[in-house]
Amino acid sequence: MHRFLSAPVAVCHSIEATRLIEATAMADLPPRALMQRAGQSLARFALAVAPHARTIWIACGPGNNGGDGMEAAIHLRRLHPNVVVTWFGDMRQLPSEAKQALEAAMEAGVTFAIQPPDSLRPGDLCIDALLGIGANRAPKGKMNEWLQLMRSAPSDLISVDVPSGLDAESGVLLPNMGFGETTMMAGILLPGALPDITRSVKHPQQRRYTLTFLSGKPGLLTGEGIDLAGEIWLDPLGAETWVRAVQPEWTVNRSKPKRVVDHHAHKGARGDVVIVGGAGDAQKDHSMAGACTLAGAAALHGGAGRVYMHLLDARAPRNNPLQPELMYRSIRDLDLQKVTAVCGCGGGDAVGTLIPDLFTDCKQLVLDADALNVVATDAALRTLLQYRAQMGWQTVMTPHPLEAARLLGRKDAAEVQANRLQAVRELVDVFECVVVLKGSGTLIAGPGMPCHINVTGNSRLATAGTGDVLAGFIGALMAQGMPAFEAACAAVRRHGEVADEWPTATQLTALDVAHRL
Ligand SMILES: NC(=O)C1=CN([C@@H]2O[C@H](COP(=O)(O)OP(=O)(O)OC[C@H]3O[C@@H](n4cnc5c(N)ncnc54)[C@H](OP(=O)(O)O)[C@@H]3O)[C@@H](O)[C@H]2O)[C@@H](O)CC1
Ligand SMILES: Nc1ncnc2c1ncn2[C@@H]1O[C@H](COP(=O)(O)OP(=O)(O)O)[C@@H](O)[C@H]1O
Ligand SMILES: [K+]
Repeated sequence: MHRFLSAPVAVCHSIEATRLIEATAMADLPPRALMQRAGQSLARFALAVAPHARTIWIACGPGNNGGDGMEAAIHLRRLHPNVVVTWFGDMRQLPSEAKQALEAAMEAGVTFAIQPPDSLRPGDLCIDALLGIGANRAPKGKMNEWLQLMRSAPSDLISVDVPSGLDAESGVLLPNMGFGETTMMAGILLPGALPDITRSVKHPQQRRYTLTFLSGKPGLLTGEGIDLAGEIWLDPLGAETWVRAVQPEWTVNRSKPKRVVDHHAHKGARGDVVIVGGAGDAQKDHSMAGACTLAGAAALHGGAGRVYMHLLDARAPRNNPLQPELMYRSIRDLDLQKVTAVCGCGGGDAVGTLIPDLFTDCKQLVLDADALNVVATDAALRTLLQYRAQMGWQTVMTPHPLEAARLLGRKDAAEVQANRLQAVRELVDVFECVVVLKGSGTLIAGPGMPCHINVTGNSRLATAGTGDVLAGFIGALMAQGMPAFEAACAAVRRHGEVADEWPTATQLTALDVAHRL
């Protein structure tokens, strides 16, 4: 057992792959052995996490996840005076291994309560063994009440395998089905699906852990999974050989920026970046030039030798005393073959007029914000992107979920969030370039590349302009010679890391992020 994200290499398997690993491991082991190992591991983990708990409440569900909880109860009962087990299930419908675990628990004298413990205090422990990777709809009724109680209690919480009700593949909480009990999987929203309106608020004193078995699960690392999972531990249950035999689909992003370090390097050798955007509307007295300044500052602090600014807003000053290193120049006066262009930051519709030239002339391109919105509405640009791919020119797109929805022709951001992993792959297929799908658990994918999940960063990045900073940073790394996919991965990781390192009591602004890259 180890802390999942502390391992030198951390990978995630799809749920289908995990099922395959489970089946092949079980075929080689005596019946119930894997579940017994899971129970033992869980009991050990529980005592390590909450050694002074007065009460340990294990809530067991109707499938094998509940079986893990019962196996753990058998051990914990021997070692702890107050273990309360509640069980939500039907003996006749229990899978055979979970049934054996239930019978063994009864034989061992585990007592089953009808209700959860009366009071849950700080230091006590709740164990959520209600649903695992077999969850196919939102928990309702009593099961939902128990979950809300556990998630809002001041006590510590261990989710067994995955937090119950979370789609372990996509990282979304499974929605309530409005009409009847239609099943759904892998975040595919079926007609009639209602959002879960009963999300509980985490108690500030609660420490959350997930002890996951056999394989890393992508849904723990993106979307709503990160908050629900807490600190993730992985126990392969002795099935490492079978785990290694199955190809993982996702790799935890560990990439680091590579910058020019030669002693004799001059500014021309460190790469040129041009930031294109910053539209204005004189009639409305609007200007988005600041978005370009942020991207430009990020490109400078990200190591680019020279950073040019092509501002669309004719009224915006061509000088910024806060960042005097930025040079204001039209793209017409630059050799676009030799610069990396970061296009779209605060670009408005006006950026559309420059895009065709940038697409045909510029070998290294980062598309953000309004540049993405232009691409979403113009099929000819899609063809140009495919042409770029054939030429071996490098393009990175950095959509947030709403921009991704526009690019994919989806109704809204929620449709993308419902299955971020699928969305990012689809974007790569359609646009044949590197795609960074931003948000909690940013995803990075590219043609023929292993998909990466980023685990740095936090909601302090949810402030205007941090996306511009990321785009400028990616451009700077590409300008310094990193291939597009590596540059995107490295920039996303470091950008998030800045937010993780920032002192908790101080507000983080986008410019702060740029200055610390
Ligand atoms: N086998 C082994 O040796 C090992 C197994 N392992 C463990 O097994 C877990 C997977 O087990 P699993 O496949 O039984 O799935 P799990 O999530 O426990 O239950 C699904 C059941 O719940 C039901 N159901 C679904 N949603 C529901 C809802 N909202 N509300 C109410 N009911 C709902 C659904 O039935 P349905 O009602 O849809 O017919 C189904 O019967 C895995 O996560 C890991 O913990 C590991 O220890 C390794 C060793
Ligand atoms: N909760 C969060 N956890 C991690 N990263 C986040 C979170 N919220 C936002 N971010 C990051 O902050 C950046 C916001 O980008 P974006 O939405 O384009 O903002 P803007 O357009 O204002 O620059 C992205 O890199 C995104 O991944
Ligand atoms: K669980």
